[in-house]
Amino acid sequence: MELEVRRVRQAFLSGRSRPLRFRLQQLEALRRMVQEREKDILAAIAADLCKSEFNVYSQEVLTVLGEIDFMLENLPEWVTAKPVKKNVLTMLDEAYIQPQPLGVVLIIGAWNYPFVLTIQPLIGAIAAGNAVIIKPSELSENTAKILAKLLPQYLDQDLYIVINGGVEETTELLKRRFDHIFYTGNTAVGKIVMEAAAKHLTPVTLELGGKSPCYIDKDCDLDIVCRRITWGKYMNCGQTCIAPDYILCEASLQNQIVWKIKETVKEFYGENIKESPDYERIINLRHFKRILSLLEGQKIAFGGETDEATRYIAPTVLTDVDPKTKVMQEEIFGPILPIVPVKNVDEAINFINEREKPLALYVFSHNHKLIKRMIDETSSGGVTGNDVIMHFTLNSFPFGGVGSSGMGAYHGKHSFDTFSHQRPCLLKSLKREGANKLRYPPNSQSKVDWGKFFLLKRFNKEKLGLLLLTFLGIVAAVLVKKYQAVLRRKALLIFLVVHRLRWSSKQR
Ligand SMILES: NC(=O)c1ccc[n+]([C@@H]2O[C@H](COP(=O)([O-])OP(=O)(O)OC[C@H]3O[C@@H](n4cnc5c(N)ncnc54)[C@H](O)[C@@H]3O)[C@@H](O)[C@H]2O)c1
Ligand SMILES: CCCCCCC=O
Repeated sequence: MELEVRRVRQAFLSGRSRPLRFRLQQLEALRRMVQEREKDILAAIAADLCKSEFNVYSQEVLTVLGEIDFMLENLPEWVTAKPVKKNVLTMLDEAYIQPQPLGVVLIIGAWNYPFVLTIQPLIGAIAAGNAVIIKPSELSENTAKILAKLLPQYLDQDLYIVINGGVEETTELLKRRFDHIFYTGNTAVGKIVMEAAAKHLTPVTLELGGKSPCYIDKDCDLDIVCRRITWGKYMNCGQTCIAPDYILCEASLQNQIVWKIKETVKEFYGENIKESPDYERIINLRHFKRILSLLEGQKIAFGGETDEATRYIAPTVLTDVDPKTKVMQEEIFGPILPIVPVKNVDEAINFINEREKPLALYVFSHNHKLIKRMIDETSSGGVTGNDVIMHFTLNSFPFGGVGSSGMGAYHGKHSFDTFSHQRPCLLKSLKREGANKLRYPPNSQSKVDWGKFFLLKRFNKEKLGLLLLTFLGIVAAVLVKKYQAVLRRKALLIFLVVHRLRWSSKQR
Protein backbone atom coordinates (compact mmCIF):
# COMPACT_ATOMS: atom_id res chain seq x y z
CA MET A 1 0.00 0.00 0.00
CA GLU A 2 2.86 2.32 0.91
CA LEU A 3 4.33 1.76 -2.55
CA GLU A 4 1.02 2.45 -4.26
CA VAL A 5 0.46 5.70 -2.39
CA ARG A 6 4.03 6.74 -3.20
CA ARG A 7 3.46 5.92 -6.89
CA VAL A 8 0.41 8.19 -6.98
CA ARG A 9 2.31 10.99 -5.22
CA GLN A 10 5.18 10.69 -7.73
CA ALA A 11 2.69 10.86 -10.58
CA PHE A 12 1.17 14.00 -9.10
CA LEU A 13 4.61 15.56 -8.66
CA SER A 14 5.33 14.94 -12.33
CA GLY A 15 2.83 17.75 -12.95
CA ARG A 16 0.93 15.99 -15.71
CA SER A 17 -2.45 16.11 -13.97
CA ARG A 18 -2.40 19.92 -14.02
CA PRO A 19 -2.84 21.14 -17.62
CA LEU A 20 -6.43 21.85 -18.57
CA ARG A 21 -6.11 19.74 -21.71
CA PHE A 22 -5.09 16.68 -19.68
CA ARG A 23 -7.98 17.09 -17.23
CA LEU A 24 -10.46 17.38 -20.08
CA GLN A 25 -8.98 14.28 -21.75
CA GLN A 26 -9.30 12.25 -18.55
CA LEU A 27 -12.90 13.37 -18.03
CA GLU A 28 -13.70 12.46 -21.62
CA ALA A 29 -12.07 9.06 -21.08
CA LEU A 30 -14.21 8.56 -17.98
CA ARG A 31 -17.32 9.40 -19.99
CA ARG A 32 -16.20 6.90 -22.64
CA MET A 33 -15.78 4.27 -19.94
CA VAL A 34 -19.35 4.82 -18.69
CA GLN A 35 -20.74 4.70 -22.23
CA GLU A 36 -18.71 1.78 -23.58
CA ARG A 37 -18.92 -0.35 -20.43
CA GLU A 38 -22.46 0.61 -19.45
CA LYS A 39 -23.67 -2.99 -19.45
CA ASP A 40 -20.94 -4.19 -17.06
CA ILE A 41 -21.48 -1.23 -14.75
CA LEU A 42 -25.25 -1.65 -14.66
CA ALA A 43 -24.94 -5.38 -14.02
CA ALA A 44 -22.52 -4.90 -11.11
CA ILE A 45 -24.64 -2.31 -9.31
CA ALA A 46 -27.82 -4.26 -10.03
CA ALA A 47 -26.26 -7.34 -8.43
CA ASP A 48 -25.12 -5.43 -5.34
CA LEU A 49 -28.50 -3.90 -4.56
CA CYS A 50 -30.94 -6.23 -6.35
CA LYS A 51 -31.84 -3.23 -8.45
CA SER A 52 -33.32 -3.05 -11.94
CA GLU A 53 -30.94 -1.75 -14.58
CA PHE A 54 -33.45 1.02 -15.42
CA ASN A 55 -33.23 2.22 -11.84
CA VAL A 56 -29.43 1.96 -11.79
CA TYR A 57 -29.29 4.03 -14.97
CA SER A 58 -31.65 6.76 -13.79
CA GLN A 59 -30.38 6.93 -10.20
CA GLU A 60 -26.63 6.65 -10.81
CA VAL A 61 -25.39 6.65 -14.42
CA LEU A 62 -27.42 9.68 -15.53
CA THR A 63 -26.05 11.78 -12.68
CA VAL A 64 -22.47 10.77 -13.48
CA LEU A 65 -22.82 11.56 -17.20
CA GLY A 66 -24.53 14.86 -16.41
CA GLU A 67 -21.73 15.82 -14.02
CA ILE A 68 -18.99 14.99 -16.56
CA ASP A 69 -20.72 17.08 -19.26
CA PHE A 70 -21.14 19.96 -16.83
CA MET A 71 -17.44 19.84 -15.92
CA LEU A 72 -16.28 19.65 -19.55
CA GLU A 73 -18.40 22.67 -20.39
CA ASN A 74 -17.35 24.85 -17.49
CA LEU A 75 -13.84 23.76 -16.56
CA PRO A 76 -11.99 26.10 -18.98
CA GLU A 77 -13.61 29.06 -17.24
CA TRP A 78 -13.10 27.73 -13.69
CA VAL A 79 -9.37 27.05 -14.07
CA THR A 80 -8.55 30.57 -15.21
CA ALA A 81 -7.12 33.02 -12.71
CA LYS A 82 -9.68 35.54 -11.45
CA PRO A 83 -8.57 39.15 -10.88
CA VAL A 84 -9.62 40.56 -7.52
CA LYS A 85 -10.51 44.02 -6.24
CA LYS A 86 -7.47 45.95 -5.04
CA ASN A 87 -6.84 48.49 -2.31
CA VAL A 88 -4.74 51.66 -2.35
CA LEU A 89 -1.58 49.79 -1.34
CA THR A 90 -1.87 47.31 -4.23
CA MET A 91 -3.48 49.62 -6.78
CA LEU A 92 -0.65 49.28 -9.29
CA ASP A 93 0.00 45.55 -8.74
CA GLU A 94 -1.35 42.40 -10.32
CA ALA A 95 -3.75 40.60 -7.94
CA TYR A 96 -5.61 37.43 -8.80
CA ILE A 97 -6.82 34.09 -7.42
CA GLN A 98 -5.42 31.00 -9.10
CA PRO A 99 -7.23 27.72 -8.31
CA GLN A 100 -4.67 24.94 -7.90
CA PRO A 101 -4.93 21.19 -7.24
CA LEU A 102 -4.50 20.08 -3.63
CA GLY A 103 -2.35 17.03 -4.47
CA VAL A 104 -3.21 13.42 -3.66
CA VAL A 105 -6.83 12.93 -2.67
CA LEU A 106 -8.34 9.87 -0.95
CA ILE A 107 -11.98 9.14 -1.83
CA ILE A 108 -13.74 6.61 0.41
CA GLY A 109 -16.99 5.62 -1.27
CA ALA A 110 -20.31 4.36 0.06
CA TRP A 111 -22.25 1.24 -0.89
CA ASN A 112 -25.82 2.51 -1.19
CA TYR A 113 -25.29 4.29 -4.53
CA PRO A 114 -21.86 2.74 -5.06
CA PHE A 115 -21.20 4.22 -8.48
CA VAL A 116 -22.36 7.82 -8.26
CA LEU A 117 -21.12 8.34 -4.68
CA THR A 118 -17.62 7.23 -5.70
CA ILE A 119 -17.37 8.58 -9.26
CA GLN A 120 -18.98 11.98 -8.70
CA PRO A 121 -16.27 13.05 -6.22
CA LEU A 122 -13.66 11.53 -8.57
CA ILE A 123 -14.92 13.78 -11.38
CA GLY A 124 -14.42 16.84 -9.16
CA ALA A 125 -10.95 15.72 -8.07
CA ILE A 126 -9.80 15.12 -11.67
CA ALA A 127 -11.32 18.42 -12.81
CA ALA A 128 -9.33 20.23 -10.13
CA GLY A 129 -6.09 18.57 -11.30
CA ASN A 130 -5.48 16.13 -8.43
CA ALA A 131 -4.20 12.57 -8.24
CA VAL A 132 -6.71 10.23 -6.60
CA ILE A 133 -6.82 7.03 -4.59
CA ILE A 134 -10.31 5.55 -4.71
CA LYS A 135 -11.49 3.18 -1.98
CA PRO A 136 -14.93 1.85 -2.96
CA SER A 137 -17.10 0.33 -0.26
CA GLU A 138 -16.44 -3.36 0.28
CA LEU A 139 -20.15 -3.87 0.95
CA SER A 140 -21.04 -3.28 -2.71
CA GLU A 141 -18.39 -5.74 -3.83
CA ASN A 142 -19.43 -6.14 -7.47
CA THR A 143 -19.22 -2.42 -8.09
CA ALA A 144 -15.90 -2.27 -6.23
CA LYS A 145 -14.51 -4.99 -8.52
CA ILE A 146 -15.75 -3.43 -11.74
CA LEU A 147 -14.29 -0.04 -10.77
CA ALA A 148 -10.89 -1.63 -10.06
CA LYS A 149 -11.05 -3.35 -13.43
CA LEU A 150 -12.33 -0.54 -15.64
CA LEU A 151 -10.80 2.67 -14.31
CA PRO A 152 -7.18 1.68 -15.17
CA GLN A 153 -8.30 0.80 -18.71
CA TYR A 154 -9.47 4.36 -19.33
CA LEU A 155 -7.63 6.68 -16.96
CA ASP A 156 -3.96 7.42 -16.27
CA GLN A 157 -2.85 4.37 -14.33
CA ASP A 158 -0.51 6.12 -11.94
CA LEU A 159 -2.57 9.20 -11.18
CA TYR A 160 -5.88 7.49 -10.41
CA ILE A 161 -5.85 4.13 -8.67
CA VAL A 162 -8.40 1.93 -6.95
CA ILE A 163 -7.54 0.17 -3.69
CA ASN A 164 -10.14 -2.37 -2.65
CA GLY A 165 -10.61 -3.77 0.81
CA GLY A 166 -12.54 -3.44 4.05
CA VAL A 167 -11.99 -1.87 7.44
CA GLU A 168 -8.43 -3.23 7.72
CA GLU A 169 -7.32 -1.74 4.38
CA THR A 170 -9.13 1.55 5.06
CA THR A 171 -7.45 1.78 8.47
CA GLU A 172 -4.05 1.21 6.84
CA LEU A 173 -4.77 3.75 4.13
CA LEU A 174 -5.81 6.35 6.67
CA LYS A 175 -2.35 6.21 8.27
CA ARG A 176 -0.81 7.76 5.13
CA ARG A 177 -0.62 11.45 4.41
CA PHE A 178 -3.09 12.80 1.87
CA ASP A 179 -3.84 16.33 0.76
CA HIS A 180 -7.57 15.82 1.13
CA ILE A 181 -9.85 13.00 2.30
CA PHE A 182 -13.37 12.77 0.93
CA TYR A 183 -15.47 10.26 2.90
CA THR A 184 -19.08 9.21 2.37
CA GLY A 185 -20.70 7.00 4.98
CA ASN A 186 -21.90 6.97 8.55
CA THR A 187 -21.13 9.50 11.25
CA ALA A 188 -19.21 7.07 13.50
CA VAL A 189 -16.71 6.21 10.75
CA GLY A 190 -16.67 9.89 9.82
CA LYS A 191 -15.15 10.59 13.25
CA ILE A 192 -12.50 7.86 12.71
CA VAL A 193 -11.61 9.41 9.35
CA MET A 194 -11.36 12.88 10.83
CA GLU A 195 -9.18 11.70 13.69
CA ALA A 196 -6.79 9.97 11.29
CA ALA A 197 -6.73 13.05 9.03
CA ALA A 198 -5.97 15.32 11.99
CA LYS A 199 -2.63 13.54 12.52
CA HIS A 200 -1.46 14.96 9.18
CA LEU A 201 -3.59 18.12 9.32
CA THR A 202 -5.35 16.83 6.22
CA PRO A 203 -8.58 18.64 5.34
CA VAL A 204 -11.66 16.45 5.07
CA THR A 205 -15.02 16.46 3.39
CA LEU A 206 -17.43 14.27 5.33
CA GLU A 207 -20.65 13.30 3.57
CA LEU A 208 -22.51 11.72 6.47
CA GLY A 209 -26.08 10.86 7.37
CA GLY A 210 -28.72 11.62 9.97
CA LYS A 211 -32.45 11.61 10.46
CA SER A 212 -33.99 13.82 7.78
CA PRO A 213 -37.41 15.05 8.95
CA CYS A 214 -40.44 15.60 6.80
CA TYR A 215 -43.09 18.03 8.05
CA ILE A 216 -46.56 17.84 6.49
CA ASP A 217 -48.77 20.88 7.05
CA LYS A 218 -52.57 20.61 7.14
CA ASP A 219 -52.78 22.97 4.20
CA CYS A 220 -51.58 20.77 1.37
CA ASP A 221 -52.61 18.24 -1.25
CA LEU A 222 -52.08 14.96 0.59
CA ASP A 223 -52.36 12.78 -2.54
CA ILE A 224 -49.40 14.52 -4.14
CA VAL A 225 -47.46 14.79 -0.88
CA CYS A 226 -47.80 11.07 -0.15
CA ARG A 227 -46.82 10.07 -3.69
CA ARG A 228 -43.63 12.14 -3.47
CA ILE A 229 -42.76 10.87 0.00
CA THR A 230 -43.41 7.23 -0.99
CA TRP A 231 -41.06 7.62 -3.96
CA GLY A 232 -38.22 9.15 -1.90
CA LYS A 233 -38.62 6.91 1.14
CA TYR A 234 -38.79 3.49 -0.53
CA MET A 235 -36.39 4.18 -3.41
CA ASN A 236 -33.37 1.89 -2.97
CA CYS A 237 -35.30 0.20 -0.14
CA GLY A 238 -34.88 3.27 2.07
CA GLN A 239 -31.08 3.14 1.80
CA THR A 240 -30.72 6.75 0.67
CA CYS A 241 -28.81 9.28 2.74
CA ILE A 242 -31.42 11.98 2.09
CA ALA A 243 -34.51 9.78 2.30
CA PRO A 244 -37.23 11.25 4.54
CA ASP A 245 -36.45 9.46 7.80
CA TYR A 246 -39.70 10.28 9.66
CA ILE A 247 -42.87 12.35 9.30
CA LEU A 248 -44.01 15.08 11.67
CA CYS A 249 -47.67 16.09 11.32
CA GLU A 250 -50.81 16.84 13.32
CA ALA A 251 -52.38 13.66 14.72
CA SER A 252 -55.53 14.24 12.65
CA LEU A 253 -53.57 13.70 9.41
CA GLN A 254 -52.05 10.36 10.37
CA ASN A 255 -54.73 7.98 9.09
CA GLN A 256 -55.10 9.74 5.76
CA ILE A 257 -51.33 9.71 5.27
CA VAL A 258 -51.11 5.99 6.08
CA TRP A 259 -53.91 5.18 3.67
CA LYS A 260 -52.52 7.31 0.84
CA ILE A 261 -48.97 5.94 1.22
CA LYS A 262 -50.37 2.42 1.22
CA GLU A 263 -52.29 3.13 -2.00
CA THR A 264 -49.21 4.66 -3.62
CA VAL A 265 -47.06 1.67 -2.64
CA LYS A 266 -49.60 -0.52 -4.47
CA GLU A 267 -49.52 1.82 -7.48
CA PHE A 268 -45.68 1.81 -7.61
CA TYR A 269 -44.82 -1.80 -6.75
CA GLY A 270 -48.04 -3.75 -7.40
CA GLU A 271 -49.86 -6.18 -5.10
CA ASN A 272 -46.84 -8.44 -4.76
CA ILE A 273 -44.02 -6.08 -3.84
CA LYS A 274 -41.45 -8.90 -3.71
CA GLU A 275 -41.95 -9.42 -7.42
CA SER A 276 -41.53 -5.76 -8.33
CA PRO A 277 -38.34 -4.99 -10.31
CA ASP A 278 -38.46 -1.51 -8.76
CA TYR A 279 -38.15 -2.63 -5.16
CA GLU A 280 -34.64 -3.34 -3.87
CA ARG A 281 -33.24 -5.38 -0.98
CA ILE A 282 -31.23 -4.57 2.14
CA ILE A 283 -27.49 -4.64 1.46
CA ASN A 284 -26.52 -7.31 4.02
CA LEU A 285 -27.71 -9.34 6.98
CA ARG A 286 -26.21 -6.97 9.55
CA HIS A 287 -28.23 -4.04 8.23
CA PHE A 288 -31.30 -6.31 7.80
CA LYS A 289 -31.21 -7.29 11.48
CA ARG A 290 -30.50 -3.74 12.59
CA ILE A 291 -33.57 -2.46 10.73
CA LEU A 292 -35.80 -5.25 12.08
CA SER A 293 -34.77 -4.35 15.62
CA LEU A 294 -36.21 -0.86 15.03
CA LEU A 295 -39.70 -2.35 14.67
CA GLU A 296 -39.79 -3.78 18.19
CA GLY A 297 -42.70 -2.40 20.24
CA GLN A 298 -43.99 -0.24 17.38
CA LYS A 299 -47.52 0.11 15.99
CA ILE A 300 -47.24 -1.07 12.38
CA ALA A 301 -49.93 0.68 10.31
CA PHE A 302 -49.02 -1.32 7.25
CA GLY A 303 -46.07 -3.35 5.93
CA GLY A 304 -43.73 -5.09 8.35
CA GLU A 305 -43.36 -8.29 6.28
CA THR A 306 -39.78 -9.53 6.04
CA ASP A 307 -37.76 -12.36 4.50
CA GLU A 308 -34.30 -12.95 5.89
CA ALA A 309 -33.16 -15.23 3.04
CA THR A 310 -33.55 -12.43 0.46
CA ARG A 311 -33.13 -9.57 2.95
CA TYR A 312 -36.57 -8.27 2.01
CA ILE A 313 -38.32 -5.73 4.20
CA ALA A 314 -41.69 -4.47 2.95
CA PRO A 315 -42.46 -0.74 2.76
CA THR A 316 -43.63 -0.05 6.30
CA VAL A 317 -45.32 2.84 8.11
CA LEU A 318 -45.43 3.20 11.90
CA THR A 319 -47.93 5.48 13.63
CA ASP A 320 -48.03 7.32 16.98
CA VAL A 321 -44.33 6.78 17.38
CA ASP A 322 -42.81 7.76 20.70
CA PRO A 323 -39.73 9.94 20.05
CA LYS A 324 -37.90 8.13 22.87
CA THR A 325 -38.03 4.74 21.13
CA LYS A 326 -35.07 3.26 19.22
CA VAL A 327 -36.47 3.96 15.75
CA MET A 328 -36.28 7.68 16.55
CA GLN A 329 -32.80 7.50 18.06
CA GLU A 330 -30.77 6.45 15.00
CA GLU A 331 -30.90 6.93 11.23
CA ILE A 332 -33.24 4.24 9.86
CA PHE A 333 -31.62 3.74 6.44
CA GLY A 334 -34.30 1.22 5.52
CA PRO A 335 -37.95 1.13 4.34
CA ILE A 336 -39.56 2.06 7.65
CA LEU A 337 -41.40 5.34 8.00
CA PRO A 338 -42.40 6.47 11.50
CA ILE A 339 -45.05 9.15 11.96
CA VAL A 340 -44.58 11.30 15.04
CA PRO A 341 -47.65 13.42 15.83
CA VAL A 342 -47.02 17.06 16.78
CA LYS A 343 -49.51 19.79 17.76
CA ASN A 344 -48.43 22.36 15.20
CA VAL A 345 -45.54 23.84 13.23
CA ASP A 346 -43.99 25.40 16.36
CA GLU A 347 -43.72 21.99 17.98
CA ALA A 348 -42.30 20.55 14.75
CA ILE A 349 -39.61 23.25 14.65
CA ASN A 350 -38.70 22.63 18.30
CA PHE A 351 -38.59 18.88 17.66
CA ILE A 352 -36.12 19.35 14.80
CA ASN A 353 -33.98 21.86 16.67
CA GLU A 354 -33.67 19.66 19.77
CA ARG A 355 -31.94 16.97 17.67
CA GLU A 356 -28.75 16.69 15.61
CA LYS A 357 -28.73 18.75 12.42
CA PRO A 358 -30.09 16.52 9.63
CA LEU A 359 -28.71 16.06 6.12
CA ALA A 360 -32.03 17.10 4.56
CA LEU A 361 -35.29 18.71 5.58
CA TYR A 362 -38.61 18.41 3.79
CA VAL A 363 -41.66 20.64 4.28
CA PHE A 364 -44.98 20.23 2.52
CA SER A 365 -47.50 23.05 2.46
CA HIS A 366 -49.46 25.33 0.14
CA ASN A 367 -48.39 28.07 2.53
CA HIS A 368 -45.15 29.50 1.18
CA LYS A 369 -44.63 31.58 4.32
CA LEU A 370 -44.72 28.45 6.49
CA ILE A 371 -42.08 26.79 4.31
CA LYS A 372 -39.89 29.90 4.55
CA ARG A 373 -40.36 29.98 8.30
CA MET A 374 -39.28 26.33 8.62
CA ILE A 375 -36.18 27.14 6.57
CA ASP A 376 -35.37 30.25 8.62
CA GLU A 377 -35.86 28.62 12.01
CA THR A 378 -34.10 25.27 11.50
CA SER A 379 -30.80 23.99 10.10
CA SER A 380 -30.03 21.08 7.76
CA GLY A 381 -27.62 20.19 4.98
CA GLY A 382 -30.22 20.95 2.30
CA VAL A 383 -33.95 21.59 2.00
CA THR A 384 -36.61 20.72 -0.53
CA GLY A 385 -40.03 22.30 -0.13
CA ASN A 386 -43.01 20.28 -1.40
CA ASP A 387 -40.86 17.37 -2.57
CA VAL A 388 -38.07 15.07 -1.40
CA ILE A 389 -34.54 14.19 -2.66
CA MET A 390 -34.72 16.63 -5.58
CA HIS A 391 -32.15 19.15 -4.29
CA PHE A 392 -29.53 16.41 -4.84
CA THR A 393 -30.14 16.54 -8.59
CA LEU A 394 -29.31 20.23 -9.10
CA ASN A 395 -25.56 20.50 -9.52
CA SER A 396 -25.52 24.25 -9.00
CA PHE A 397 -26.34 23.43 -5.35
CA PRO A 398 -23.58 22.46 -2.90
CA PHE A 399 -24.46 18.98 -1.64
CA GLY A 400 -23.39 18.24 1.91
CA GLY A 401 -24.31 18.17 5.56
CA VAL A 402 -24.01 20.49 8.51
CA GLY A 403 -23.12 19.63 12.11
CA SER A 404 -23.26 15.88 12.60
CA SER A 405 -24.58 15.29 9.06
CA GLY A 406 -21.23 16.31 7.63
CA MET A 407 -18.86 19.04 6.59
CA GLY A 408 -17.91 20.40 3.19
CA ALA A 409 -19.89 19.95 0.00
CA TYR A 410 -19.61 18.93 -3.63
CA HIS A 411 -21.38 18.67 -7.02
CA GLY A 412 -20.55 20.83 -10.04
CA LYS A 413 -18.48 23.91 -9.28
CA HIS A 414 -18.63 23.06 -5.57
CA SER A 415 -16.69 19.86 -6.28
CA PHE A 416 -14.09 21.81 -8.22
CA ASP A 417 -13.74 24.23 -5.28
CA THR A 418 -13.61 21.41 -2.71
CA PHE A 419 -10.65 19.83 -4.48
CA SER A 420 -8.85 23.10 -5.27
CA HIS A 421 -6.77 25.49 -3.29
CA GLN A 422 -7.80 29.07 -4.03
CA ARG A 423 -4.33 30.54 -4.18
CA PRO A 424 -4.09 34.32 -3.78
CA CYS A 425 -1.33 35.71 -6.03
CA LEU A 426 -0.04 39.27 -5.66
CA LEU A 427 2.62 40.39 -8.14
CA LYS A 428 4.38 43.63 -7.30
CA SER A 429 7.02 45.64 -9.12
CA LEU A 430 10.44 46.30 -7.60
CA LYS A 431 9.95 49.97 -8.42
CA ARG A 432 7.85 52.60 -6.57
CA GLU A 433 9.65 51.95 -3.27
CA GLY A 434 8.68 55.40 -1.98
CA ALA A 435 5.10 54.31 -1.29
CA ASN A 436 6.32 51.44 0.90
CA LYS A 437 7.96 53.78 3.44
CA LEU A 438 4.62 53.91 5.17
CA ARG A 439 4.92 50.27 6.33
CA TYR A 440 8.66 50.15 7.10
CA PRO A 441 9.97 50.79 10.63
CA PRO A 442 10.29 52.97 12.56
CA ASN A 443 6.54 53.23 12.94
CA SER A 444 4.86 56.41 14.14
CA GLN A 445 1.48 57.92 14.87
CA SER A 446 1.64 59.71 11.56
CA LYS A 447 2.16 56.44 9.66
CA VAL A 448 -0.70 54.80 11.56
CA ASP A 449 -2.91 57.76 10.66
CA TRP A 450 -1.96 57.47 7.00
CA GLY A 451 -2.70 53.74 7.19
CA LYS A 452 -6.14 54.50 8.62
CA PHE A 453 -6.64 57.11 5.96
CA PHE A 454 -5.80 54.84 3.02
CA LEU A 455 -7.04 51.46 4.21
CA LEU A 456 -9.98 52.26 6.48
CA LYS A 457 -10.91 55.42 4.60
CA ARG A 458 -11.02 57.32 7.92
CA PHE A 459 -10.77 60.85 6.53
CA ASN A 460 -9.75 63.77 8.72
CA LYS A 461 -9.45 67.40 7.61
CA GLU A 462 -5.68 67.58 8.09
CA LYS A 463 -4.97 64.47 6.00
CA LEU A 464 -7.49 65.46 3.36
CA GLY A 465 -5.87 68.91 3.18
CA LEU A 466 -2.45 67.35 2.83
CA LEU A 467 -3.66 65.00 0.17
CA LEU A 468 -5.34 67.86 -1.68
CA LEU A 469 -2.10 69.87 -1.51
CA THR A 470 -0.13 66.88 -2.77
CA PHE A 471 -2.63 66.43 -5.56
CA LEU A 472 -2.45 70.13 -6.51
CA GLY A 473 1.34 69.90 -6.37
CA ILE A 474 1.29 66.98 -8.76
CA VAL A 475 -1.13 68.78 -11.11
CA ALA A 476 1.06 71.90 -11.00
CA ALA A 477 4.20 69.88 -11.69
CA VAL A 478 2.54 68.17 -14.62
CA LEU A 479 1.33 71.50 -16.01
CA VAL A 480 4.73 73.13 -15.60
CA LYS A 481 6.36 70.19 -17.30
CA LYS A 482 3.88 70.37 -20.13
CA TYR A 483 4.18 74.18 -20.27
CA GLN A 484 8.00 73.94 -20.30
CA ALA A 485 7.86 71.67 -23.29
CA VAL A 486 5.54 74.03 -25.15
CA LEU A 487 7.77 76.97 -24.18
CA ARG A 488 10.82 75.11 -25.35
CA ARG A 489 9.15 74.39 -28.68
CA LYS A 490 7.99 78.01 -29.04
CA ALA A 491 11.47 79.41 -28.17
CA LEU A 492 13.01 77.12 -30.73
CA LEU A 493 10.53 78.30 -33.33
CA ILE A 494 11.23 81.97 -32.56
CA PHE A 495 14.96 81.31 -32.70
CA LEU A 496 14.61 79.62 -36.08
CA VAL A 497 12.43 82.40 -37.48
CA VAL A 498 14.83 85.11 -36.28
CA HIS A 499 17.78 83.20 -37.57
CA ARG A 500 16.09 82.73 -40.95
CA LEU A 501 15.18 86.46 -41.17
CA ARG A 502 18.73 87.43 -40.40
CA TRP A 503 20.11 85.08 -42.93
CA SER A 504 17.74 86.31 -45.68
CA SER A 505 18.57 89.97 -44.97
CA LYS A 506 22.28 89.14 -45.23
CA GLN A 507 21.64 87.50 -48.61
CA ARG A 508 19.96 90.60 -49.86
N1 LIG B 1 -24.04 12.24 2.80
C1 LIG B 1 -24.03 11.37 1.84
O1 LIG B 1 -23.85 11.70 0.68
C2 LIG B 1 -24.21 9.91 2.15
C3 LIG B 1 -24.32 9.03 1.08
C4 LIG B 1 -24.47 7.69 1.36
C5 LIG B 1 -24.51 7.24 2.66
N2 LIG B 1 -24.43 8.14 3.65
C6 LIG B 1 -24.53 7.68 5.03
O2 LIG B 1 -23.79 6.50 5.19
C7 LIG B 1 -24.40 5.68 6.15
C8 LIG B 1 -24.57 4.28 5.61
O3 LIG B 1 -23.37 3.77 5.26
P1 LIG B 1 -22.59 2.78 6.19
O4 LIG B 1 -22.63 3.26 7.57
O5 LIG B 1 -23.12 1.40 6.00
O6 LIG B 1 -21.15 2.96 5.61
P2 LIG B 1 -19.96 1.95 5.75
O7 LIG B 1 -19.93 1.37 7.09
O8 LIG B 1 -19.99 1.05 4.57
O9 LIG B 1 -18.75 2.93 5.62
C9 LIG B 1 -18.28 3.46 4.42
C10 LIG B 1 -16.78 3.23 4.27
O10 LIG B 1 -16.10 3.34 5.51
C11 LIG B 1 -15.20 2.25 5.68
N3 LIG B 1 -15.18 1.86 7.09
C12 LIG B 1 -16.14 1.24 7.79
N4 LIG B 1 -15.78 1.06 9.07
C13 LIG B 1 -14.55 1.59 9.19
C14 LIG B 1 -13.62 1.72 10.27
N5 LIG B 1 -13.90 1.27 11.49
N6 LIG B 1 -12.46 2.31 10.03
C15 LIG B 1 -12.17 2.79 8.81
N7 LIG B 1 -13.01 2.68 7.76
C16 LIG B 1 -14.17 2.10 7.94
C17 LIG B 1 -15.73 1.15 4.84
O11 LIG B 1 -14.65 0.32 4.42
C18 LIG B 1 -16.40 1.86 3.70
O12 LIG B 1 -15.51 2.05 2.62
C19 LIG B 1 -25.71 6.33 6.47
O13 LIG B 1 -25.59 7.04 7.66
C20 LIG B 1 -25.93 7.28 5.32
O14 LIG B 1 -26.75 8.36 5.62
C21 LIG B 1 -24.25 9.45 3.43
C1 LIG C 1 -31.41 9.76 -6.91
C2 LIG C 1 -30.06 9.58 -6.32
C3 LIG C 1 -30.01 9.90 -4.85
C4 LIG C 1 -28.63 9.76 -4.31
C5 LIG C 1 -28.60 10.06 -2.87
C6 LIG C 1 -27.24 9.95 -2.30
C7 LIG C 1 -27.25 9.52 -0.90
O1 LIG C 1 -27.44 8.38 -0.54
